[in-house]
Amino acid sequence: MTDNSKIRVVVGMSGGVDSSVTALLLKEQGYDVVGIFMKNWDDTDENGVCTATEDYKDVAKVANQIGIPYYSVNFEKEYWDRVFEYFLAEYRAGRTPNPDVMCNKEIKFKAFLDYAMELGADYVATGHYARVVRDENGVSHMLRGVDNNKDQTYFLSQLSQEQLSKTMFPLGHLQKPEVREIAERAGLATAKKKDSTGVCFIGEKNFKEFLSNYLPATPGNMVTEDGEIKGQHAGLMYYTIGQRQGLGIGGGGASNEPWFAIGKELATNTLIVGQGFHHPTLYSTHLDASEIHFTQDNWSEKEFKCTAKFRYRQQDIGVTVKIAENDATKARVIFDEPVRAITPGQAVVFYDGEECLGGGMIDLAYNGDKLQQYI
Ligand SMILES: Nc1ncnc2c1ncn2[C@@H]1O[C@H](COP(=O)(O)OP(=O)(O)OP(=O)(O)O)[C@@H](O)[C@H]1O
Repeated sequence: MTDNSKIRVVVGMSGGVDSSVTALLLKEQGYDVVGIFMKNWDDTDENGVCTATEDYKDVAKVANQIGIPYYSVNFEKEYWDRVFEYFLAEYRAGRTPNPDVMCNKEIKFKAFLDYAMELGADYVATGHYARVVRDENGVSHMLRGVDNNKDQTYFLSQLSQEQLSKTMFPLGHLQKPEVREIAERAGLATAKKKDSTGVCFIGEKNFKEFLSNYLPATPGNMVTEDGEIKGQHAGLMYYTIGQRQGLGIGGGGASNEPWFAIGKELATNTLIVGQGFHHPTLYSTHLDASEIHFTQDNWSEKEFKCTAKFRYRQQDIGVTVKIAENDATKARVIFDEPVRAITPGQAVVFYDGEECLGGGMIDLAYNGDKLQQYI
């Protein structure tokens, strides 16, 4: 067996079962493991209880069970400046941001990675469901987690070769139920802990209420494409393209089908609504993206075919990517078949089979010559 004892791995421990098992597996493989809990958000609730305190207690319990040192580090300022400000700015611009993509890029694999390196780490590890494979030339490739249901490469698509070269994802070859079994067999304190859901700083809180604490909600008209006013919306930021819930309009009309948010007009604060899940305005043929980024260095292909995902829980479909001639951070992504509810602000992520090639942020969607969503 190789001697890993001189290789220091700093594990991001959230107090959840995934990162607990990550630390356990690395310790069993003989690495010099250090656990670190990041406090990124002051989430003291109205009763003065902070869930981070509870989570850190779980980190302490698990670290003691495994026999590794553990610490906590505070990145509240970095998180606020680099993730939360972006999150608010995107909503202000009428888009639907993806804070997890930004958190991985700026916090977990930048602020945290830099901090770990200062502690003498060779690698950082997290409980993400993804794999990193290093080829014979020392190049790191990010592959999907083998658990299709849990694969998190979508959120990791903005990582660079530099970041990946210092990263381990020990759970990538496991199914989630196997991870729970390992935790139970080892008797880890977090073995039965519930998975966290939703955006981490919002948690179980009411999304609308949360957002209204930071951004003024400006009600406006809900209007059909023909200009008929169907009612009032509570504020454009509360609606995502393709969404049905919360519109509060019954069927009616010629088809009697339910209503969906099919577009936003920021200048007039108007939500465009249309009837039917398959409303034609919800379908796009291509999109424009910015912040195009590849997990490999020196990507040179200007036009290529691959598959792409436009939201987290979605099967990828065939696309052609054309990088802009004068700006390699921009691209047009043309779909093999029309795609429903392309959402500006979300990530578009490219795959070649199992490998995540990178991706970008969705700016605009089109149906043929027609610009979708009016923004
Ligand atoms: N507060 C934190 N401190 C340190 N590492 C963290 C923290 N939050 C998340 N991570 C790391 O990022 C990984 C993925 O985060 P995500 O929020 O998707 O966790 P998860 O799937 O709920 O995992 P877990 O069961 O470990 O909480 C975690 O497994 C952990 O390694």
